[in-house]
Formats: sequence, C-alpha cells, structure tokens
Amino acid sequence: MDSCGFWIPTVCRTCKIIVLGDAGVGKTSLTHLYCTGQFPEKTDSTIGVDFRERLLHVRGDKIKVQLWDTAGQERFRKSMVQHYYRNVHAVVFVYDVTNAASFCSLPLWMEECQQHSLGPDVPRVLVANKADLVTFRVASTIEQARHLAEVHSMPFYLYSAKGGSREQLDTIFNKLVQQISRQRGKEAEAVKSIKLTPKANPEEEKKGKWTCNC
Ligand SMILES: Nc1nc2c(ncn2[C@@H]2O[C@H](COP(=O)(O)OP(=O)(O)OP(=O)(O)O)[C@@H](O)[C@H]2O)c(=O)[nH]1
Repeated sequence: MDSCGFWIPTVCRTCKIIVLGDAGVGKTSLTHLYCTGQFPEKTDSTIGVDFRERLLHVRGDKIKVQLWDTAGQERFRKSMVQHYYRNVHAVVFVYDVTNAASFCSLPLWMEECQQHSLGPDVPRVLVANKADLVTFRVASTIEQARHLAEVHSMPFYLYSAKGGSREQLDTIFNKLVQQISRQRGKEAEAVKSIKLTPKANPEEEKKGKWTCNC
C-alpha cells in the first residue's frame, strides 16, 4: 500500500535455477538451507526432483527463486530429465570436495546441459561443497575445480552446507539472481528497441507498391 491507501502492484518473476551434481554431494542440503535457513539433519536420496522456493524483494519487485533439486542418481533421473531443462534461468553445479569422482563428473553435467540446449549465456556457478571436511589431501582438487570454473567463466565457491553461514550462501544465490535480472533487463531493452524502430512511411510504401512502370 502507498501512503494514500492504494495498492501498488509489484512485479513477481520466477527464476528457475537447477542444481546439478552427483548423488550425495549436498544438493538437497544446500537448497534446503537457502530456502529454510536450516541444514537438514537427515536427507534421503532425491527421486526425480524436489522443488524449494524463496521469495526475494529486489528494488520493489518480488522475485520467486525456484530451486530444482535434481536427483544425482541416474536411476532416479531418467523420467524427469527433460523437465529439468525446460525454461532454465541458471545452473548451480555442485561437487563434494571429499569425493574426487564427483569432481570428475562435472564435465558430464556440463555436457548434459549442452545436450539440452542450455547456451553459454545461461548463468552458472560451481560450488565445492563440504568445505568443513577439507584436508591437505583434497587441496589440489580444489585448485583444479577453481581452474575448471575459470575456464568456463563461472564463479567458484568453496562452501559448507553444514558449517557455512547462511549469509554466505545467500551471496552465492543472490549474485546469480542479480545476473539473471541484468540479463532480463538487456533482453527487455532489445525488445523495446525492436518495437521502437521507426516504420517506413506508409504513403511511401504504398507508392512503391502501386507505381506502374509500363
Ligand atoms: N560434512 C558435511 N556433510 C554434508 C554437507 N552437505 C551435505 N552433507 C551430507 O551429505 C549427505 C548427502 O547430502 P544430500 O544433500 O542429501 O546430497 P544430494 O546431493 O542431495 O544427494 P542425492 O539426492 O542423492 O542426489 C547427507 O548426509 C548430508 O548431511 C557439508 O557441507 N558437510
């Protein structure tokens, strides 16, 4: 409501963000923490997909951040995979710093995105999760992951869903949402400029069409 008691409608947009990575890397834990503020003490393997949402207020607009927590296990993905990739606005890749195989799978997750027509313009980030379990042994993989992210022009975050602060996680997702909003702004500008392109003078057009040269 404004000061005169009128209801001022605000825009509500949805940002669909899919979270991809091997089974057990912490996708459910991360999405749960971002949307509820709690690290879930117990999680089951995701079957198909789980949705979680959080409403953000950005400069007077409402943005519904819709997180698609996808199944890491192949057998739980098959039937849903086409749905994940429809109208995606951003991607979060996750691997577990204690699980080298989950790091090695990252190129496969990226390939899957490509196969489902997600272009390089779709914002993405890489999260190295379970930072609370980092040991000297896994430090080199973290550097490799940082490098992989750099090569693919995506921000890299070392994070712990278990021990990290929610503010830190907010920063990761909110930056992604800002990137999506900026991109939407550019698209809207592009559409406006197409609409504003002056039309040819209709009289001139008519003349051109009906002038007989014989
Ligand atoms: N120590 C530690 N454990 C974590 C962290 N994040 C998740 N876990 C644990 O890792 C296990 C798997 O986490 P999930 O969030 O279920 O993993 P997922 O990627 O959603 O797994 P799928 O649904 O099978 O694809 C759970 O026991 C979590 O409690 C973390 O940052 N640190």
